[in-house]
Amino acid sequence: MTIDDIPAQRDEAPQADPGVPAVPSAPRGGPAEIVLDTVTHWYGNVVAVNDITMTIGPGVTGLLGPNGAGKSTLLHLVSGFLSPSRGSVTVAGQSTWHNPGIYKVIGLVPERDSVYAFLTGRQFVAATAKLHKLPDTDVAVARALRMVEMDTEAADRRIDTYSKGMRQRIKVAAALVHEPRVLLLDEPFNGMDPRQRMHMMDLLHRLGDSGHTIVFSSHILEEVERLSGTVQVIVAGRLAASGDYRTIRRLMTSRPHVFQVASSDDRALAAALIGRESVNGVELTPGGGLEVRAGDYGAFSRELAAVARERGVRLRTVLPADESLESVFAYLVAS
Ligand SMILES: Nc1ncnc2c1ncn2[C@@H]1O[C@H](COP(=O)(O)OP(=O)(O)OP(=O)(O)O)[C@@H](O)[C@H]1O
Repeated sequence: MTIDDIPAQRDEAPQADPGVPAVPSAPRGGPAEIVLDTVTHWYGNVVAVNDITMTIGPGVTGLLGPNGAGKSTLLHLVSGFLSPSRGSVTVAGQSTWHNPGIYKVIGLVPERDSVYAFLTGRQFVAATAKLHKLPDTDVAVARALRMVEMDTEAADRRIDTYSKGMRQRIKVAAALVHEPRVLLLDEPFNGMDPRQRMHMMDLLHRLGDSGHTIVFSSHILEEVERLSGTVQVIVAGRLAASGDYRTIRRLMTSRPHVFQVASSDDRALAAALIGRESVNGVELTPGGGLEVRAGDYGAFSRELAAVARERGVRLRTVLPADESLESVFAYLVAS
């Protein structure tokens, strides 16, 4: 059993304090934009980010990409931890590199557990508040803990007793303690159970809705789909696609697909399918069934049902054969 398995820690009811707002109504200083202009970053001869231009405004934006795509490098460039090898990065109109003043505007939740496990959650958040030289540390810490619903007795327990979800939440509280206009989160849902995910999604939604600029990275399409208004797809250091999740979903489903189909009469079905517009190729597979290459997911799904009905063939299974996220990304990069 690991510390993550202790249920009691997840079910603590927050002690609401009506005097402390859960989320500020609007970011102080107004909304902030992140602007990347032809940004490239290389480590030695590895090009991690390659000529990316994008603007990210208030609301929740998901950076979607497979492992090694360059998402962390991009977030570190936006945070001012790395210098662009080429191009420029600005947040709220200011360059982020060599600009300590930018930390008033930005909060970063790194992927690694960069927490001091021997501190209590409250002490950890207070230490961050002190680094920011906030005038009233206690008020700021109470507000941040309330935002992540950690204003419970858990706040006064050592971080090494926390579940993964609680550790993530305390990292978010520390990143929010100075009320930044921009919050960057690197893979915030990694290792969280569904309840913890919902909780974090709700928090990010509330922050985005109140005018903050929230950017999170993920390699899981469903997380991005459920959370973000805008999706930026990064593959092999490049911006492969961008738009709202419906646009991205459409790009993914209108690409060529391979299906495994089994039916009551595979030969008759194959003969009928080959004449259809949405079908690029049909092969009888040695163990039985068909492999169908379709040009368009939606059109093929409709035609398959119609053809089967016309020929009196019963469909037993229809499975997409190449649905891995990697193949989707590969398609987006090639297109
Ligand atoms: N410090 C470094 N030195 C050399 N290469 C690096 C360094 N950090 C990252 N890379 C390389 O840069 C590329 C992009 O890595 P990055 O960590 O930004 O991607 P990512 O999308 O965040 O992936 P992951 O989710 O796996 O962290 C990868 O090829 C990675 O191996």
